[in-house]
Amino acid sequence: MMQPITSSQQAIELENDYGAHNYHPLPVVLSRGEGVFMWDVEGKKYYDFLSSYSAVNQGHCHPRILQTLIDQAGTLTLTSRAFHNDVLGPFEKFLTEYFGFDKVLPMNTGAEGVETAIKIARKWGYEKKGIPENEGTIIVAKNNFHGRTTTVISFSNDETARKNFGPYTPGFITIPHDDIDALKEVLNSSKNIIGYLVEPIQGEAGVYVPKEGYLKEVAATCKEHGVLFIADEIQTGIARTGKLLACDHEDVKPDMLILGKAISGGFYPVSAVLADDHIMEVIQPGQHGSTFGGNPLGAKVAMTALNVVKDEKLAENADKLGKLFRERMQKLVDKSDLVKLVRGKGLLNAIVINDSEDSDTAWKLCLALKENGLLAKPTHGNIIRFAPPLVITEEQLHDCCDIIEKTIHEFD
Ligand SMILES: Cc1ncc(COP(=O)(O)O)c(CNc2cccc(C(=O)O)c2)c1O
Repeated sequence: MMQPITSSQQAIELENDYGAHNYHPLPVVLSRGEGVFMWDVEGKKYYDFLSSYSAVNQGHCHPRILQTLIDQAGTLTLTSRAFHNDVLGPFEKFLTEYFGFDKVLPMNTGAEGVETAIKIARKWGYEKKGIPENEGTIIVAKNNFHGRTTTVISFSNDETARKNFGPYTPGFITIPHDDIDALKEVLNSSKNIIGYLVEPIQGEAGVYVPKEGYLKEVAATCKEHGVLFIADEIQTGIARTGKLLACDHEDVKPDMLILGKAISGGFYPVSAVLADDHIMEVIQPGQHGSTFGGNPLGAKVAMTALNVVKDEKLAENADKLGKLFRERMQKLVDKSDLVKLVRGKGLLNAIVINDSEDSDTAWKLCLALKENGLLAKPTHGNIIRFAPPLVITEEQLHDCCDIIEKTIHEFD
């Protein structure tokens, strides 16, 4: 029987006593969520300005997605892929038509989606491109974040994420993000390149938006060299940046698209790798899969979550309110010595604090924001990401900007 939680401190102590210490959360204990709001155990109300790292784009406990979860949970939750079921096929049709690809391979977490894409790309490299087996290389961007599995951290340059987890998976080359010449240089000087795995906007690194045209040049350069453009849109996808996908801002279609997080509206882990037939057909029965991958419960939830994105015009809202947010923050930058700059796309934004990377100013600011009713967390050092659920209204966004300005002035 679960021990009833009557105070935040009690919950934190239980986590400390019985849980691995693999996170350093802000000292707040949430117990309820609705739309853009969450409440802590003591009943204090907060604006959620992180959206669980862009997994709750549709807002907390969206009623339509909740109803789908309830209905399917009482019908059929899991069959495994040993048998067919009456949801997977319709889900695969829905998803491939929604994003414009021939095929989808459904998985669960984002990292699983990235691992799946790496496996498919490698197999394509050997069986379709004729790269000698085990000699394929995938290009990745410096300061990438693609998850926490052993292969994925093998090509991370974040020492905290990779130290003492070796030996590392070989077969990756790192280039600077947003540097098309670096990509061309590697492609012109290296053999056996399979593809380029990249976040269109680097989220965890600190919301780095590449120069206009970068994605179009990546797509053209990959096509010219016959390598795969693999877009990890786990954080930037599902309307977060003001378009359905960040790639849509430049009208480019990657060869492989990796999705996760808000594809299921924060209700259930669902991820997916989409590609056209000539790539996906390298995967044959028994070569990849997952117990829960594509299960009926997650599939139904994801279809409703994606319908909500379109029905509620979340991309349009993110585009409009994102511009408004950056305008308000720019005024703050102009007035405050503490805030160096604001950057972002849609409702994926960040401010850079005018202090050294190893200072705790950003952390202290987030503690003060919490006291003032807004939850956000630094990504790295002196960068604070601001990413509210995309259902936020203009009035609520102004309210949040007021809170951020008030809090910054408390520090100025
Ligand atoms: C671009 C990108 N790719 C892959 C992943 C991995 O997804 P999963 O976490 O579902 O395996 C992410 C995840 N993004 C992310 C951002 C911040 C914290 C954490 C965390 O592991 O606590 C994860 C991501 O932002």
